[in-house]
Amino acid sequence: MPAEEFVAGWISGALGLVLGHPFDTVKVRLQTQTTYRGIVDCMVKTYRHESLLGFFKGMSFPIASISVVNSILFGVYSNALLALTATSHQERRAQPPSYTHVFIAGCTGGFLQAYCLAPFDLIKVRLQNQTEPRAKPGSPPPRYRGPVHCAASIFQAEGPRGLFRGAWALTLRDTPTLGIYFVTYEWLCRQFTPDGQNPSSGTVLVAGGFAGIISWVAATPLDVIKSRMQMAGLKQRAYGGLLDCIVSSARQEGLGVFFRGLTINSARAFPVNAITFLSYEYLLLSWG
Ligand SMILES: CN(C)C(=N)NCCC[C@H](N)C(=O)O
Repeated sequence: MPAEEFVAGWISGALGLVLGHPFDTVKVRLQTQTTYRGIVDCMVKTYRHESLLGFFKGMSFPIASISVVNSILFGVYSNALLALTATSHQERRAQPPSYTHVFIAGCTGGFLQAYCLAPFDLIKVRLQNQTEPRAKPGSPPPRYRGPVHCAASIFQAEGPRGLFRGAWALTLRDTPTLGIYFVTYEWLCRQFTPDGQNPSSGTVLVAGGFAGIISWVAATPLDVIKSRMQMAGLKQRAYGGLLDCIVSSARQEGLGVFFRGLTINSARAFPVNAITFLSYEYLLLSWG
């Protein structure tokens, strides 16, 4: 099993993550705090009070965990394509795989990455939703003191299965949308590249960016449900299951609820996935 796709996926995931973290910070602050009038207001206030560093708070945990998950996604995708088409990454420009094979390989990568992502994503969401101000003398401490404490608390309270809360919604979110992600990328690359040639850097950037946006637009409804399931029992009400969460969210807040965070998610998706694909392709090309 070729391993370089895993390594390239890991490095490119980390680069995308660093670039996307400021957008993620703004998204989380807008979703959890009421002091901002919108995206620009949140950016200006963050910069004024905390300088540029404010946008990069809490980045170490996602870098250590989510970039590893990206390595699983890209590694499994490429190896699934190898199994389906018997072509290596280098051979795929001369012998392009069918979109059906690309979709199946993307869904396989998405399914497996979702399973590995579930506990890390749960911890990230729980910590991001912790809106208590930093501990002051005399004030009650926040529920979780950091990622390790958060994981240990969930494990103690709910056992190992607790760490997989929301995993079904995450799997349903990622399996088809990662198929869409790789099909969009491949389709756009092929539109702007002469047959048999490697796409230019500009093409990879644009195709990667749009693959990110389109897959996140498709993923947002289940992203909302996933986050609610992950928070269930803490700040939000407990749900009877995935379907109950979908139905009661729609009943109480209307269909618009399924598109919360769409603008900032899309703005984040373009640069993150443009740089992820560019570095992934560049690394594999330079390793020959
Ligand atoms: C729609 N979905 C779930 C995705 N496209 N997932 C792939 C993640 C790529 C990148 N790390 C990101 O966070 O956008």
